[in-house]
Amino acid sequence: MTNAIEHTVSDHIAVITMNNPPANTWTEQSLMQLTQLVLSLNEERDVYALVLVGQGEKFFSAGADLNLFASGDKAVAFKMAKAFGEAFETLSQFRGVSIAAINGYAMGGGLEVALACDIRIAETQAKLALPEAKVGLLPCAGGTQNLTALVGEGWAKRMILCGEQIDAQMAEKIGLVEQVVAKGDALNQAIELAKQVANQSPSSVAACKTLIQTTRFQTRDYGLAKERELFMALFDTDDQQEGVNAFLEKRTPEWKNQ
Ligand SMILES: C/C=C/C(=O)SCCNC(=O)CCNC(=O)[C@H](O)C(C)(C)COP(=O)(O)OP(=O)(O)OC[C@H]1O[C@@H](n2cnc3c(N)ncnc32)[C@H](O)[C@@H]1OP(=O)(O)O
Repeated sequence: MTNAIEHTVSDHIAVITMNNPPANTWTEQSLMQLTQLVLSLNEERDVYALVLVGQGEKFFSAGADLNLFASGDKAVAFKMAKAFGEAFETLSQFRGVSIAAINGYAMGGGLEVALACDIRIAETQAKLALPEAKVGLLPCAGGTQNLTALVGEGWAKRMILCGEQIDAQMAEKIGLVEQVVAKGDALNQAIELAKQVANQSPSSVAACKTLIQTTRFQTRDYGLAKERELFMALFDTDDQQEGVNAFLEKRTPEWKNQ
């Protein structure tokens, strides 16, 4: 079985490469590989951040492999929708921080995987779109929800209903990516940011991510109460003691992720 999802781990950072030439498209198999990989990284207590990048210079990912939908087979559609949902939800629930290094076209499910990440860095030549309606489909991998949450209804409608493809500069302007970098620099910049994550307490980062992601659709009072609850829970971790004491002792903390 070929592996369309490759990864390396170094210095607490996993680099995941989508490698399915020519356009790093998604198949049921590659989506399942991503799910399994992120689940296993979640178990690795010393992986604090992951970076996702596309193999080659042209494509981050062009989304679902359209060959799979040519016959109109509903069973295939069901399997793909399920695999997309599982993979990208698993990614969005990764315990550490996920960064998409958008090094080329990010189209359809290729943009949706970036939307499932916490942070997006795009190279200047990257192009982003959710063009599913152009081919009689719709974004079923979180696009309608995650893009709207990130950029608001107006731009989400321009991109999804009008099929507008935008460049990296416009993506930054509307808040779809947080940083634009030179061609060839996305992976390095993403790794630099991931290193900053790795300097922070992984227990704190995980709790903060939970707060930001899970209280968004609750009331403000619920969110504030949850903040206090998870703040108190940190005092059951070694990392809380280590962080404060390392500061007071003027040394670098050694995190345990527990
Ligand atoms: C829930 C999720 C649903 C989805 O994700 S639906 C899919 C959404 N994605 C798309 O609709 C993007 C489709 N691709 C394109 O529109 C174009 O590509 C680009 C604009 C991104 C780039 O255009 P250009 O520079 O002309 O390259 P090229 O010749 O079209 O692509 C190179 C090779 O890659 C194949 N390819 C590209 N995207 C897909 C795809 N999504 N599924 C299957 N193959 C794809 C092409 O066919 C071609 O292949 P060959 O060299 O053999 O002719």
